Formats: sequence, structure tokens, C-alpha cells
Amino acid sequence: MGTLRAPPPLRPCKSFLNSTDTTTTPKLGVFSSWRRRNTDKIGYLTLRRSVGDGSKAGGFRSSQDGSSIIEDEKKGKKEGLLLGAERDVTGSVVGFHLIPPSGDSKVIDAKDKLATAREEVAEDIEGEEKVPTRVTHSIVFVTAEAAPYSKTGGLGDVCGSLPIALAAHGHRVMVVSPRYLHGGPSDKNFTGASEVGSPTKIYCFGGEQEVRFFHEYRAGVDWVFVDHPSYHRPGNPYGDQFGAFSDNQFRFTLLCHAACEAPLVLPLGGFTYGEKCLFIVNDWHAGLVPVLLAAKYRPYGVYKDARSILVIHNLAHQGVEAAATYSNLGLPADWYGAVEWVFPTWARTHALDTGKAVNVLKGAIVTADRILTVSQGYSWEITTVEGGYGLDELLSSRKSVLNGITNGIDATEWNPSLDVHIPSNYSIHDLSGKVECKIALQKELGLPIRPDCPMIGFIGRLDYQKGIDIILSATPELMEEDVQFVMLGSGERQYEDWMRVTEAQYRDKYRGWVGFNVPISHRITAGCDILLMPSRFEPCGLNQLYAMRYGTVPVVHGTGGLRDTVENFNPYAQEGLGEGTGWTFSPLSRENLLAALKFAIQTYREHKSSWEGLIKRGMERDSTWEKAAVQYEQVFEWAFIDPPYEINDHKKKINRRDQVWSLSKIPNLFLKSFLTRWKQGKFQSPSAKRIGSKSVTNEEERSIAAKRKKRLSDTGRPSSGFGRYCPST
Ligand SMILES: Nc1ncnc2c1ncn2[C@@H]1O[C@H](COP(=O)(O)OP(=O)(O)O[C@H]2O[C@H](CO)[C@@H](O)[C@H](O)[C@H]2O)[C@@H](O)[C@H]1O
Repeated sequence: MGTLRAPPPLRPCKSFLNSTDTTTTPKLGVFSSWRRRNTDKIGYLTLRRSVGDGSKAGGFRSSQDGSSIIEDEKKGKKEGLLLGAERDVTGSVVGFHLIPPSGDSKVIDAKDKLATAREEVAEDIEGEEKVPTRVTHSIVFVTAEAAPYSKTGGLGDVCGSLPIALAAHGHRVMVVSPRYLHGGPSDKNFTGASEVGSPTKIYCFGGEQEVRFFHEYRAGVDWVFVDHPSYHRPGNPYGDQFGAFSDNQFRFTLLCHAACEAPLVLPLGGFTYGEKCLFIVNDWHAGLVPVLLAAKYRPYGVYKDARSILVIHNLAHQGVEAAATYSNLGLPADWYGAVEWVFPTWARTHALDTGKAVNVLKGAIVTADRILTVSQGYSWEITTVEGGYGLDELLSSRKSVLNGITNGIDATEWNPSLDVHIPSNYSIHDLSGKVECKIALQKELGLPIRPDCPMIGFIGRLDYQKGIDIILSATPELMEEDVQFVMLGSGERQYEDWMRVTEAQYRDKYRGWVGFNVPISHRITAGCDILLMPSRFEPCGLNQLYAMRYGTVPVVHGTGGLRDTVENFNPYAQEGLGEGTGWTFSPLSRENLLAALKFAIQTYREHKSSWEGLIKRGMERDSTWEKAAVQYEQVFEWAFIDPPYEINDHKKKINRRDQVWSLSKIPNLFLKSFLTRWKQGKFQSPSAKRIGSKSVTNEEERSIAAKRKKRLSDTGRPSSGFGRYCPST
């Protein structure tokens, strides 16, 4: 956890390690600058990349095995010389250069599988120019959704834009997600992708499944879509009007297996990604990937140098299914402990319920090399009982590899001066278009056309996370004000119905748009003056970032990423010039929400210059991916410093458990106290002692249950303790 700090020491390239002259080998951390100072032959080194259509891509070229190719631009292309071993002034080999006469690059050392490429711009011989060294990786994103191909929320946005930002930094990036065909207009999103490689067999769910891969190269990224009949059905990626699909465990198990195969088998742009990849697995849907790397591949010497990073966008969804489904996952039998989940007694449904389940996200937390959340605030919240959804202790035990990086936004799609979905474009220098957007929105929704009336917007999933129940309770009082309120969302049926009823009740003030509609979401973001986000918890939140960029002032519950990104308004700061980009209220309650909204409305009406300041500070805020991409790169470096999760780690933990439970190994001295404690119910079953399982005594369970009961009676809502009934989506 904590902030991202100084970069780790640089790692030497393989060719350097191959040097036979070890006497002059510099220390790793100083290799780069040492090399620049002492080598006068290196010239200007860059790495060329070839992905998809080689002519389109810049950067470095990857070999079939994922290795990278280094070219000497200055000399190689002109002279076509085979430079061979490069030596410094002391005679030490510092690198190898293979420059073919054609100017084409060749692999330096295919055996080395040097997937980590190095882009170095050496300072000139006099040492005047200092340019940073950059390490590039072969990155494989695994995700259930990626915009614009598929999107139901923020996960799609992030996985549609972060890969592009990382590719722009020179990384070779692949995104693997399902090829959903719902039989509607969204199917055309996949028409740009064509079949690549040959059908691949996946072994899971007691049989053999065949998946096909489709590929599109766009914006510097290889978009790979896994095709299987189970992804072809009406609805959205996770369910339809009847609820979540019952075979989601199967569909996302398939995705994970296919994603592990893709870098090995797909010749994208003529070259596979190879084994030395960095998997970025998003949420539980992709959570099986790090477990597969450790359990299925590494024991056979495959993916030994790969690393995985788990990105948690929403801890509330963990992919929990009955323990009996373990055999479906395609994992070796002795890896059950990695995904095993035991619910506390109070959360079990009946007397014979043993509480045993498999929890895919837990498996990912245990086996991933690093863990990221989408804001720093949330990375702390998930280690607390309130925000941990039963995984807080496990996550706390992994604090040393847990960081938070605030999401960026796609600054091309969400740009008021370019947005194709809004009727008038505008910018911070000329806000006149914003009023036109407001008038057009009022017209479109059939509301009275009143440019001076404060207009409040809400966009999001209609569920408990987003605090819809608080909006619901506050709306009657809000409607007493002279305001207009627009909501766009879909989700729980009761809230959708409430929106329809409220619209009928307040015809001239309220509109509820039930459904998922991206163009409307842009028009609400641009046309409203205030965006309301009373989320109960919010890992990052993107709508407040979009709102600020569109000069719409956010009023948010101060939690997770909302607290990190919205600065509370202070009218007295900076000698009356003001400070802040919106309002944050806490704790979450109807009264606090109304108070914050009323402050905002009053400021809008009575303090025009303060309002303008709020708008401008929000629009000036840098929410692009650039900053986040650099922080991600820092975490990549850290991931490669440590060895990957090994089968040995797993075995050690299993053995430790066996030792605990082998009575012969417990000295007699402790046996009595052990048995006494056992009778008191202070030990759980052996399985509960396995890797990362929740290990609480019956007494603790009872006290947690009592606390929850009290909280329920005090506040009328359950705490976010153990996630007994996490849905699969
Ligand atoms: N009815 C509708 N019509 C059109 N567009 C709609 C819509 N409902 C939602 N959207 C869009 O979906 C996205 C929602 O993103 P959020 O980050 O607010 O929430 P979400 O909870 O899905 O994401 C999770 O992952 C993201 C990404 O990490 C985190 O920011 C977040 O906190 C976490 O809960 C936005 O682009 C929004 O405009």
C-alpha cells in the first residue's frame, strides 16, 4: 500500500549477463549510467516494435518467443554492419548488436527470451544530455469487458483505454476478452476482428472445449477476442433480464484458460508474445489466471519468468461458487486450498451447510505477484472489516504488494471540445456551448427550458453500491427546491420502477432514463450543472472525473476514489479566490446529501464567480492516463524484481498445515491446551488454516455477528462484512 516512490534499480540486459568478463561487471543498479559513461561505441540505441501490421507499429520488434530486437539506428541501418559483442573502453562486453544489411532487425539471442526490452537513449559522450531509461514489457490484459467492444461500466472503460496508454509508452500490449454476440447492434463492434491462429482446446469442466481467437490491431494494441458459443446469447456480458447467467463460472474459467494460451499460440503480427509476459488480470472474471500460471504452467517450466498483477476494480464481486465446482476449474486437485473459502458459521444457510466454497478472487489475491486497486483510498479501505468483504485479513497480509493507482480517463472520448455525442462543443476558454448543451438536454427530455435552473444529474448502475436508496429517500425533499434532476441507469428492478413512478410524480422537475445509453450519458454529463454520486463505496469512480472535465461540479460521498479525486470547495481559500472542485460529504446519509446539494445549489445561484472557479479548476484537472501509466510502469518494475509465485510457496504452506495437524509433531506439553482450546471451538477445520483462508474462532464469529446485528438495527443496513452472498457478476 502507500504511495509509489522512487524507481527500483535497473536490471541489466541479458546480453550483458552473458559477458564472459566478470571482473569488470558493474553493480546492477549503476549499470545504465556506468555503461553510458564508459562506452563510446554505443551511439543511439532504440528498440523497434512490430505488432500486427509491422508498418503501422513503431517501437520494438518481438521475436517469435517474445524476445526483443535491438537496433543501432545510427550505424546499423546505414552501414549494415554486424557489430557482434560490444565492448567498453576497458574491454568488457556490454552488449550485442546484430545489424543485417537490409536494415531489418534480427533477434539478439532468441534463447534468452528477452521479452523485457530496453529503450535507451544514451547521453552524448560529453555527458551533457540525460534521458531516462525505459523498460518495456509484453503485457496481457485479461478482462470480462473492454470498451468500445463491450462495456457495462467502469471496468470496460479502464480496459479500453489503459492498454492504449501503455502501448503509447512502448509496451507490447494485448487485451484478451470474450467475443460477445448478443444478437443486437453491439455485435458490429467485433466486425473489425478477424480469426487468428487455429482453434485451441481447453480442458475444464470435465471435458474438452474448443475456443477460437479473433484479433484486431487498433491504437497500438492487439485486441484479442475469445470465441465460444457460451458468449453468444442475448443480454449483457454477465446476464439478462432474468439475472446473472448461471454458467458464468464456466464462461470466465474458459476466458482465463484461453488467455493463458493466447501469448503462447497466437502469432500476432507474425510473432507470439512468448512466455515472459506480464498478465494484468482484472477482477474475479480474470482471477483464475495467476492461479493457472502457478498451478498448471510453472510446474512444467512454462511461464517461469511471467508475472501477474491483479487489479481490483470492485471487491464486492468475488466469483464465489459451491466447493463442489472446484473440479470444474481445470486445476490440479492439490491446489484446492488456493481458492478455498470457508464462510463463518453465522453466514451459513442451514444446519448442514459446511460453509465451504471456492472463491476465485481469493485465489488471485493469494497467487498474484502484485495487487492494485484503482485508487489509493480504496487500497486502504479493502484492508478494513468494513470495506474488505471478508477478504480484509488476507489483503492485509499482502499489504507489501498492494498499491493504489487512481484511474485515468480516455481524454479523446471524454473531451467537451471534440465530443460527437453533444450538440455544442465547448472548452475552458469558451463555456458558451455548455449552456447550449443544457438547453438541448432539457428539450430532449421534455423538461421546461430554463437555462438558469440548477440541473442535477446521476449516471450509474442502480444498486446498493451507488447509494440509490439514499437518493430515493432524499428526492421528495430535493423536489421542493427549484431544481431539475435527471437520472440515467439500469440495474435493480425496484429502483427502475421507482424512477418511472417519480418521473410521473414530478413531471416538470424529474426525469428517469432506464437503460444503458452511452450518448445520453455524454449529454447528461455536459448539460447538467451538478453530478451527484452518493456511492456507498467507490473503488475509483469515473463519472466524477468525466463531470469535472465537462465543467459539471461533482457532489459526492467522501469514500474511496471519490475522496481522492474531488477536492472539497473552500470559498475563503486563496484570498477569496476559492479552492476545490466540488463537494464531498461524509458520513453517507440523506441529511448530509441534501445539505451538500443545497450548498451547491446556493453557490450556483448566488455566487457566480465562485461557481466559475469551481468549473475551471475541475476542467483544468489532469485526469488523463499519462500519470497513471507511469505509476503502473513503476509497479511493473517491482513485479519483476521479486520471483514469481511458485509451486514451492504453495507446497510450503500446505506442509505447514500438515505439521499443525499432525498430532505426533505436537509436543505433549502443548497437547492438553490444544485439546482444551479445540473443545472451546477456538480452532477451525484444517482447511480453514490453509493459504489465506479466513481463520476466526467461533467466539469471534459470534461477536462479529452480534456487531452486524446491532449495526443493522442502528442503521437499517447491513455492514459489508463477510461476502456470503456475493453474486457472480
Ligand atoms: N446507464 C448507463 N448508460 C450509459 N453509461 C453508463 C450507464 N451506467 C454507467 N455508465 C457508464 O459506466 C461507467 C461507470 O463507471 P464507474 O467507475 O462509475 O462505475 P463501475 O461501478 O461500473 O466501475 C468499477 O470499476 C471502475 C473502474 O476501475 C471504478 O472506477 C469504479 O469505482 C468501480 O465500481 C461510466 O463510464 C458511466 O458513464
